Amino acid sequence: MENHALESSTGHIVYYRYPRDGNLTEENDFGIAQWLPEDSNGAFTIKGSLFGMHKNERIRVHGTWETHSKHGKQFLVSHWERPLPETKDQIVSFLSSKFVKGCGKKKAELIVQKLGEQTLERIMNEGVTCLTGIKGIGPKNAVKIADSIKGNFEIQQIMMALLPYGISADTVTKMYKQWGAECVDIVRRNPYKLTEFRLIGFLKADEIAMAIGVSADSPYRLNAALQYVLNDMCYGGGHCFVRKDELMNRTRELLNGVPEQDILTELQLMSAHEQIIWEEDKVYPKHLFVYEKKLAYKLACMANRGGGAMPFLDQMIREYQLQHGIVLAEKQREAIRELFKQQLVIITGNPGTGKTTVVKAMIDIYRRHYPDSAIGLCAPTGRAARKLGELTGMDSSTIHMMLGFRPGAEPEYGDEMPLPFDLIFTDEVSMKDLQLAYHLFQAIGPNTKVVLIGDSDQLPSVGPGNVLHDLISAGIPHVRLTEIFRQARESQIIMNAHRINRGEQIVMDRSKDDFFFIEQSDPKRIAHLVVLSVLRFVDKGYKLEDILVLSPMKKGIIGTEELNNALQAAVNPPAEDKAELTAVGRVYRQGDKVIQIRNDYKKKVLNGDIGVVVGTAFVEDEEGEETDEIGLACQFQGKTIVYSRLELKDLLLAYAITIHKAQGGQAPVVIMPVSSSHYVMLARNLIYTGLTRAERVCAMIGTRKALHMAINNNKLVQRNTGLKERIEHSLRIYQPDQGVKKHVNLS
Ligand SMILES: Nc1ncnc2c1ncn2[C@@H]1O[C@H](COP(=O)(O)OP(=O)(O)OP(=O)(O)O)[C@@H](O)[C@H]1O
Repeated sequence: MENHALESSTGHIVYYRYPRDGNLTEENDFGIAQWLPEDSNGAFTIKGSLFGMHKNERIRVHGTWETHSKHGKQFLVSHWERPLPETKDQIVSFLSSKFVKGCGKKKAELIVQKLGEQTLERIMNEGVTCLTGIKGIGPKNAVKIADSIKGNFEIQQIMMALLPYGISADTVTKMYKQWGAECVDIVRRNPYKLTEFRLIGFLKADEIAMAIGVSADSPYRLNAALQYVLNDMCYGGGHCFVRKDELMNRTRELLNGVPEQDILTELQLMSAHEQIIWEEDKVYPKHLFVYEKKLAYKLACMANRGGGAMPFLDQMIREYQLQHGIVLAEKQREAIRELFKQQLVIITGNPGTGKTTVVKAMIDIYRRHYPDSAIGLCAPTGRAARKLGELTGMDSSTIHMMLGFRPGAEPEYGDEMPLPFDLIFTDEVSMKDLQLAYHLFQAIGPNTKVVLIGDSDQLPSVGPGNVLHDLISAGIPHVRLTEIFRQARESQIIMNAHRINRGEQIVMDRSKDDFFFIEQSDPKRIAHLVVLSVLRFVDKGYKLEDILVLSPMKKGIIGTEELNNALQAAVNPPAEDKAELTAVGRVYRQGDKVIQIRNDYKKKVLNGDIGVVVGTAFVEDEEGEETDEIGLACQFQGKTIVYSRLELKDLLLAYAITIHKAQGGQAPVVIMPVSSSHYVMLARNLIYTGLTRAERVCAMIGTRKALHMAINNNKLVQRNTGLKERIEHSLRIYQPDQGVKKHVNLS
């Protein structure tokens, strides 16, 4: 007979039956364990959400009994807690356990001697003060002990209060870090507050609010909904602002039934409180508005601050040409002259038009003129930065690293502390979104020159903004290189890239072996051919890191997710000597190629960095001490980084990546499915960007029809940005000789 009444048992887990290593995560939190109760009624099996329960730890579980057809009676855990140790012995053994940092048995005994049976209550209420004066416990040590005790019990009470609302254990932990013990009150008062720190999304907050009984027309709800829709539209579509009517329509749909006037009133209030910026029919998230306005002003100042033409420059260019046995194209020479005339210059060009060549000439000539000058090189991604460094033979870093981005803080370099360079070259400028461009230009001092280099026909940045296009159309000095040089003309990759860009179909010369098109219409067969092609290139001697499989999409048979699974099975199958870790629904295996998909300044791995799995290792805690959690060890540029299971949500397999993610990087071999099943994505700049990632060979697999469709689709998706108009406006009101002529409000 089953007993459905809620029961409790205090005891500990002897061992985990499933998973064997007891490594549960927030996503995979279901566990089965052998349980030994304290009341000595004999061990039994418990199961349920056991994430956070450690072996041998004293726990109280609550739940019901059920009878499994095969395994018999089992205890189904509904929730659990760590009971406060009661006797002095229990307190000493808890204090000296691994759950309390900085406290061994001796110290534990001294603490209990002084504070008695109320030890834990006193430490939780009084904090470190009640630990002062105890032998061997210094101030730092006292903080460690008090913090870990608080962390152990306070958070568990909070969990018990919040988990019933469907908030995950991980989110509760993050909330606790943000607000401490107050987080239960905050959630009950206004669950939408959790969206402000991106702890949860609006939809989840809305679910919690409904469970708590927040009314459908609560101003908290309308406010959060407007913020959510605004950010979703901006970040989803690359916009810096959205039209008021569209914002209202989308929000009304989301809130389904809330009167339009109520939403409008909330929008007006948000504007009055400057939570959002509403200008005519444009509504900006506040931060994007500030970035746009300040960036425009800074760029206009720089555009107006050019120097005079430099005497003898043509002579120096001639000397450079003689020395390097090269005749620069007229546009290349023009770019060099602009460098000396302007504080800011943009150089664009398709592949093989001599951008890198002119950058090298600029560095050489500038150095000759200013021998002691400091020159900095940077690019938006690690891969692009490394390439720029290799081609110029100089140090080069990511923009994030150059600016000194730090977790949760402003970058080290900014308007108060400009970058210490006289001249900065920054490559792959098409990838720079508004935020990155803002931070970079904020850190440019009045005497630093900047050269932006890029290809304006590539995909725009992933984040909001259309910076390169806006700068060019606002009239920032710009030289477009157009001549394709002989060596480049010999490459079918480069020639076809130019043809695609002009809207012409590709041509193939079978006598050359750098461009292939394999005709196949069935997506399943395309996926199979992609795998076979990778294996063939590996057979030919290419390493996995030399091969990039690029797909327009993540989902579907020829999307990156499925291709990655197929490629992992083919090129890195399981083997006894290969370590493996399953987490966040994926299998990671030693030897796998992986990609980081979010900037992590702490670990110093950036969005787009590609690495390789080297094994498993113990995860370290915030103080750098080893914990007993097994994580994944990966190598990025020779540096080993260990990911905890939770952190693995930011690490994907990288045998196949999206074309968007591949921007700023190149590889000797690119394999790209081109199929009508991706028709929504088939656009000229997408195919162009994918193809130009190939350094030596490109193999397209799919149908000519799909390729034609893409080449013919030159409709650029419009992005709402006001940067161009703001630059033009700032240029009109800024007078170089008199500083700011009219008042410019930058708040
Ligand atoms: N003025 C020139 N005369 C002769 N060859 C040139 C000249 N400028 C560049 N080249 C050659 O053309 C080729 C492409 O030049 P470069 O690498 O500078 O172009 P790029 O625009 O940087 O190309 P990509 O965007 O593909 O990196 C190189 O082999 C380079 O040596």
